[in-house]
Amino acid sequence: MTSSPLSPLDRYFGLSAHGSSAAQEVRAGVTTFLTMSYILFVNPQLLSGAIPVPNAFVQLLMTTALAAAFGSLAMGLVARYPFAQAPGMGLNAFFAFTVVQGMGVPWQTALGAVFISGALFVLLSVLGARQAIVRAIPLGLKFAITGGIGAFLAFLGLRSAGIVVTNPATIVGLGTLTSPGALLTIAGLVITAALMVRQVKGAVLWGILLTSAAAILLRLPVFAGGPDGALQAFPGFGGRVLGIIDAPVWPASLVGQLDLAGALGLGLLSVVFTFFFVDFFDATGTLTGLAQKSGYLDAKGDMPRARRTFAMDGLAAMFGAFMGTSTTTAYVESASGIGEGGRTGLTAVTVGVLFLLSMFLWPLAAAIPAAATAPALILVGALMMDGVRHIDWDDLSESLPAFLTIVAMPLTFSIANGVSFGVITYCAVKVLAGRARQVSPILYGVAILLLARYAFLANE
Ligand SMILES: Nc1ncnc2[nH]cnc12
Repeated sequence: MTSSPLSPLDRYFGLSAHGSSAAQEVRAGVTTFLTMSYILFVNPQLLSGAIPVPNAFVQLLMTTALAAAFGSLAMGLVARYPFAQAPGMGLNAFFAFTVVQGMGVPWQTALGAVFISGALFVLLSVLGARQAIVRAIPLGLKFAITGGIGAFLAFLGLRSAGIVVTNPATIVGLGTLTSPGALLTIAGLVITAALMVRQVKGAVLWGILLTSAAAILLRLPVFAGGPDGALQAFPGFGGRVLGIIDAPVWPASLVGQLDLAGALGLGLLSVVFTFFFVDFFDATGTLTGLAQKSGYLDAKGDMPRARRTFAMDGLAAMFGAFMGTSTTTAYVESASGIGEGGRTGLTAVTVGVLFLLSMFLWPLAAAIPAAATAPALILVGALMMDGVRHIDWDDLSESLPAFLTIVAMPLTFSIANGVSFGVITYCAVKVLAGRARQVSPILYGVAILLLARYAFLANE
């Protein structure tokens, strides 16, 4: 039997080999881009308070787009995985509020610290140390990391929809369910879920587009306007050519401004290491979770091409710091494109190209309402939970660390904390229960480093 020769695109990305097609990958890329495009607005909002340059919002938006484009293209072209990257939430808040505004570190020096932590990342990845740590994490905890990220995604979605809100007495509480944003999210959630159950191709993407159209037509609040996820009305397409295109601005006050010498000073060692630790476990957890979700982990739970995959997120952090933004990292929102069938690097390349285009089309990106991406985040969260069935719930020395990993991610708003809680309790319970031999020596080393981080370094 002869089969038709594969196109160069198919051969490079392995489209048919992964049961995918160019159309499926592009659809997945558009979906991932739409669920993460909020970062184009949220990152500049968070960072502009700490980086007081002229026209800070637009310069930071361009820097965010360039960092996300570079990170996603590098991951797609070099590691050939469907994982998109962008400046990470949590890490940007730590950069702005704790390091620059809280500790009084100049923003250029803080960027230097991000760059150095990225370089350490690349070094450890190339040396194989990162892969060794991932291998030492027991399979049950890996499934818990994926599940915890799912819970974290759902929390992000519920929060941006205004369904979960802050409550001074109880920390979190129920928002106004009859608000337009909440109602639209609930409708979008149910409709998208029904499309998925009916196995409609592009269900998540259709859900996002239909909800966006409804929000704009009904003139409902769109786009999460602040770090607290507050909703605001879509201002409409006014102004330039066609009203949706605007010229890109070169972020001249940000590019190359990082201060490496300052960041290497002894006083900043703890800042460099906090960026390093948080991103290490955030990105490692995200990448292993996504690899598991897209069916790439082998029977032992190892990820193929781990060296270059991990090196690419370190490189993206270095590039992003050079361009003027806090740590760029693999995005959990990539799970939405994976849920849409994205299996190869072409998905991430699509995301990268869309981030480049968004330097021109950024007024249009503002039209995607939080209420449209929230259902995707919640649904994908549910999909990421499926692996927790493989956790040994009858053995408390396995289930307690897994449980803590899952709940700590949304409750401390950090993937890194979830992984850390899991690793530390896993080691501690195994030792005290007389099962110390079941744990890899590498995991003990990691647990000790994580404990030291909590004891001595600034909180993220
Ligand atoms: N810090 C982070 N890690 C993974 N995915 C993210 N999406 C947004 N912020 C993220």
